[in-house]
Amino acid sequence: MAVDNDGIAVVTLQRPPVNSLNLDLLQAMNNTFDDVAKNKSKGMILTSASPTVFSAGLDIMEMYKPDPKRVETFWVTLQDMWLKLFGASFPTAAAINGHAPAGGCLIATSCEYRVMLSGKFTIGLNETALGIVAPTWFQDSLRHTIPTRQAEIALTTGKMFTVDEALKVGLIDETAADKAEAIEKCKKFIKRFDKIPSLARGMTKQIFRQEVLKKLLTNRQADTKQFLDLVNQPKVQQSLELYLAMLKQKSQK
Ligand SMILES: CCCCCCCCCC/C=C/CC(=O)SCCNC(=O)CCNC(=O)[C@H](O)C(C)(C)COP(=O)(O)OP(=O)(O)OC[C@H]1O[C@@H](n2cnc3c(N)ncnc32)[C@H](O)[C@@H]1OP(=O)(O)O
Repeated sequence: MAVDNDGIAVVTLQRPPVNSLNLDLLQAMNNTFDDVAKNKSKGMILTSASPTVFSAGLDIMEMYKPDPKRVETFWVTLQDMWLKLFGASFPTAAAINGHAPAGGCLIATSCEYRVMLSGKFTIGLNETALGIVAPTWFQDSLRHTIPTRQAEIALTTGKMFTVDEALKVGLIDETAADKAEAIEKCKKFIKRFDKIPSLARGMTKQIFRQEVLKKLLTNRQADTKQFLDLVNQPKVQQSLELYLAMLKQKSQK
């Protein structure tokens, strides 16, 4: 993690090749978010070390033929990551320098501001297209970002937005020509709060987001059970195997 002299933490996801979210990466993100809060940074920008992928979402290997204890810890750690990021009192922004499907889109929509590189990248919650259901809090993060009607259509169709489409619907706030420009634009957003008392800002954000946060906090065990029941179904395991094979085949072309 790098903190620049403006006191803004720039956190770079660095798990090649595609920043898929496995248990280790999620734990590292949680520790980093705690550090950013402790260090009283002015704000945090999330970006990726990959030139083409912001994050490929959940690491499918964590869900394929899983160890029972590990997969439960994986899900609870993912919930923690979302609660910390979506509920952070400090300002958050995402410099999206590549594709952001599914869990990648979840990270971006948990932030308060998004700048995405122009190019052939896509962003969205594609779960239904994979035959799975985006958990309530994934859906809530999207609904919190774009108008409800567009969110419903995007979720039910598993839509992956191009950069232009994402800008038009408000899924991203700005575009940038390169990563440096994206980070600069995110910093400009965070610096808007320089003259706003941070306690008032943080509390206002928390009040604004509390309904959605409370939904998961009061439902955590049921949410975990639902995930574990789903992931352990033979049909789901079969789908995961096929999906992994498809990804592998694609990457070898
Ligand atoms: C399908 C049924 C699932 C049932 C599960 C039930 C549980 C419910 C949970 C609900 C929530 C789910 C949210 C998620 O996040 S699920 C993950 C969804 N993610 C995706 O669909 C993205 C898949 N990846 C891609 O589309 C592309 O990789 C990319 C991000 C566009 C990048 O393309 P690029 O060409 O640069 O890279 P490659 O495709 O060649 O990939 C390089 C290697 O990385 C492996 N890979 C890619 N994505 C994942 C992933 N999410 N998890 C694990 N591994 C991944 C890919 O296989 C290549 O591996 P290889 O080099 O060994 O061949």
